[in-house]
Parts: sequence; structure tokens; C-alpha cells
Amino acid sequence: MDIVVEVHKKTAARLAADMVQNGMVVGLGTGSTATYMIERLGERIAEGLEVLGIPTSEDSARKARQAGIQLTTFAAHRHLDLAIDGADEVQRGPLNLVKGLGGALVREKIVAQAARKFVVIVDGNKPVDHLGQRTAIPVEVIPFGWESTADQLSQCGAKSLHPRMDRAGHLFVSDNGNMILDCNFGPIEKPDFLASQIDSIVGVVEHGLFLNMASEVLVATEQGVERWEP
Ligand SMILES: O=C(CO)[C@H](O)[C@H](O)COP(=O)(O)O
Repeated sequence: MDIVVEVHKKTAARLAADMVQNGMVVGLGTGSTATYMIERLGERIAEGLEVLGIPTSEDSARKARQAGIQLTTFAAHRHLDLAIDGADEVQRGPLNLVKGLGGALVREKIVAQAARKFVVIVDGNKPVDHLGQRTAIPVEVIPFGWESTADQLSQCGAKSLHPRMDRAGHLFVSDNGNMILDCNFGPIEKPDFLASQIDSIVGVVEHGLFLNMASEVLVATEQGVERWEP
């Protein structure tokens, strides 16, 4: 763990948590940066803030409960005021994202889509010129016939592709009971085109390309926090 990077993640996360106002329904992201945000929200709740949270994973739900955040569901609240989440890559300019290396991309995308405002919190290692430059694109697929789904993804240009494994060396199982295929496309020139190709494959539940979704990105570095808007 790089302590300096952790400090930057925490700085962006706390700033985003401080954007939350009384009475809001807030989407709670997944990952280490989002965890700092959940912790800060817990501190504010202890000081009197009243909010409801919709978590993007079982892990975030657990952390939110520990922090004292009251949780709600889409059955009770169809729209969120604000969603706050980390990202694996942020494309400079359009602020397209790669998300899902933490395995929660489907719920993260549903929550981001339902939010009036989607704030992304990252450290300075995350901005890139092209998505796919540094990370694989995670694609959640149903387990049935995944080998065939994987062949279809290769035909979309994935140079290599690996089923995600858990720490025990077994196939990773998402909160939705699915698998994740980490697809290495290299730097992606046309993310919209690739996204629509992947969307059309039967067996794909969702992919980690979050295009035109971020309202604002907070990038924390040694120089402070920059606020980027698309
Ligand atoms: O998409 C995610 C989880 O599915 C995370 O937001 C992403 O992986 C960033 O994680 P971290 O804040 O730990 O760097």
C-alpha cells in the first residue's frame, strides 16, 4: 500500500462526502476510495447529518452499516440525489471511466445511472489519455456458456482475456452470482463503438466502460484536488 496514494484517495473522498446534504439519498460506491467516503459520511452522521444510502455492493453495505449509515433500496427510492464512487481509469476530456476492478460494476452502473449527480473520486494515478491503457476492461458475464461469451469478446478485439479469480484461487463470483472476464483491449480509440459491440453479446450482463456518466471528477494529487467536469 502506497501511503501517499492513500492520503490522496482519502482527501478526494472526504471532499466528496462533504458535498452530501441533509435529506439526500446517496449512492455508496465500492473500493478503497469509496470506503474513505463512507467513513467520512459516518462521521458526519454522528454530527447530525441525515441521509439514506444505496450501496453498490455487499461489501459497501457492510461498511455503511458499520459507519451508521441508514440504507434504503430502489423499491423505496427510484432516484438518487448523488452517487459517489471511485474508478480504475478516468479519460481526460470526456471523463469516461473504467470501473469494476473491485467486481461491483453492475450495481455501480445502475446506481450511477439513477443518480442526478455522479461524482467520481480518484488519486493522480487514475487519469489516462485512452481507456484500457493501463487496466483490463472487466466484463460481467453469466456463468452458463462463458467460454463462448469469451470467444465473442475476443472477436471484439480483446488481445487477452482472463476469468477473474478470488484470493483462494477459485473463480470469482460477483454479488449477482456471475463471473467477471478481465479483457485486455490495450488503449481504446473508440470506446463508444467498443461498448456497443460488447453490449450486443448474449451472455454479457454489463461491462466496466462508464461512458458519459460522470458529472464531476475529483482528482487528488500532491498539488491538491482538481475538480474536472466534462
Ligand atoms: O470500480 C470499482 C469497484 O468495482 C472501484 O471504484 C475501482 O476499482 C477503484 O477502486 P479503488 O478506489 O480501490 O482504487
